Amino acid sequence: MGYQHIKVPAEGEKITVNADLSLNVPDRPVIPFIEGDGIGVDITPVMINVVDAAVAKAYSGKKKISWMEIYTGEKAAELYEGDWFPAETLDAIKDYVVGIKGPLTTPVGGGFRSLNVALRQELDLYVCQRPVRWFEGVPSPVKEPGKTNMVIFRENSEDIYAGIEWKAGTPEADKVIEFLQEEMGVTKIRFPQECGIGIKPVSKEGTVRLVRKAIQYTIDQDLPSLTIVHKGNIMKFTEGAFKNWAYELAMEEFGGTLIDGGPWVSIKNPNTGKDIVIKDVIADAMLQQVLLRPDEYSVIATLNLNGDYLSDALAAQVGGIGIAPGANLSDNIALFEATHGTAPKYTGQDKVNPGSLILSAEMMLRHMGWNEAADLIITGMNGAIQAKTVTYDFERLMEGATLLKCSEFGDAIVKHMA
Ligand SMILES: NC(=O)C1=CN([C@@H]2O[C@H](COP(=O)(O)OP(=O)(O)OC[C@H]3O[C@@H](n4cnc5c(N)ncnc54)[C@H](OP(=O)(O)O)[C@@H]3O)[C@@H](O)[C@H]2O)C=CC1
Ligand SMILES: O=C(O)CCC(=O)C(=O)O
Ligand SMILES: [Mg+2]
Repeated sequence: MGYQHIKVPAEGEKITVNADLSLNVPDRPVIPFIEGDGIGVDITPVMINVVDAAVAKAYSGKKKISWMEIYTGEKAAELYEGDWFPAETLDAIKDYVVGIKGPLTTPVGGGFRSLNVALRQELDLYVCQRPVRWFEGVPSPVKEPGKTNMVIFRENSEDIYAGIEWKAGTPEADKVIEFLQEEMGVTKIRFPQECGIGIKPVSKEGTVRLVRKAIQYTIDQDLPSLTIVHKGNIMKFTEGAFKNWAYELAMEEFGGTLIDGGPWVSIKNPNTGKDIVIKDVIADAMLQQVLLRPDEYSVIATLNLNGDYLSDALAAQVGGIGIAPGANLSDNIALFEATHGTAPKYTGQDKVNPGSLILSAEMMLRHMGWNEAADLIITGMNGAIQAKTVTYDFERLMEGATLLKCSEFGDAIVKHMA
């Protein structure tokens, strides 16, 4: 396929997806990447260096990634004459099926809508998978950070996060308010004049496909529990329905049985015969539970906005969003990205922690079946942290640490891959 600005590498082949959704990964796969806005310019080249070093070391030159830059955000707007979200970027991700992206800026309270969310919506990347684990030696505000080991499955396509909303005082907002009051009998809009309105869609289909992935992951990784996190006491037909549909799925598709009359459900892991508990916790209570009793939680399935909040809160428990990775997944496309944003005040300073994007790439390597290279990244990360050679975010909380730049931390990871 001919692209306008994307340069396809001279060497390399596409990763393809089989009918059973497994991947065919050639030894020289082409991987598209978006550098990202803000600190993307700092962390993305470091991620590429670390991944290349891990792959070279693991496979002695037999395997190698051909990186292909694609564009969204500020760099796209420059290159494509004001187009922040070029169609050929979506085409490339669909075509090459595995990619990685840096963070993209979203203006607050006006301007364009999130490009990150737009990518998830356009590609129907309905799972946002964010593992939260502690690396020994990382400074943390909690006493026993090693007890936090969870994987968030955040619904990535629905909820208030989809951005269906109208600005206060516009004819559109007034029309929706009028419809609600006159045709739906709504009397509870406290101040209907100059009132912004947002819509929160949560469907059975959207819930079931996300929760199915989360339960399957719990089974495959032989984990003890899955917790449905929701605010269903207040938002009964969206968050409450999410909880009910999740339990129904566990009963109907995974042979669940009620524990003590319900609502908790027990399912058998077909691979190990062990019991898996499916439970639910209301979202506000969950924020204190994960802090006070983290070892009681392993996999979390939740809606889009809850998952956003929980991701950053849990990341802080294990040392901050400098090492919080993630993946956006559909059934056949995977786009990896860090949990954090563009941290604009640090742009171009070679200062921030590249760990989140490097660990996102580590998830990508496992997704490709390149586990040996992924393992080397974990070894290197552990080594660099234990040697106390770290970026500012860890250094400011560690005693006796050596402050490294973003790129130097990447070099330290490579050095410790032995
Ligand atoms: N997926 C994406 O692309 C996302 C994009 N965004 C967008 O990013 C922009 C900025 O958002 P903002 O709310 O400032 O959140 P950010 O996540 O960008 O940054 C908040 C703070 O987190 C810390 N931080 C973030 N990244 C790193 C890192 N790599 N290493 C060390 N510390 C880090 C810094 O803390 P400190 O000040 O303590 O050093 C930083 O000031 C917004 O436009 C937002 O919409 C936000 C989240 C996700
Ligand atoms: O898209 C954005 O700007 C923010 C997204 C975000 O915070 C997230 O997905 O975790
Ligand atoms: Mg977020």
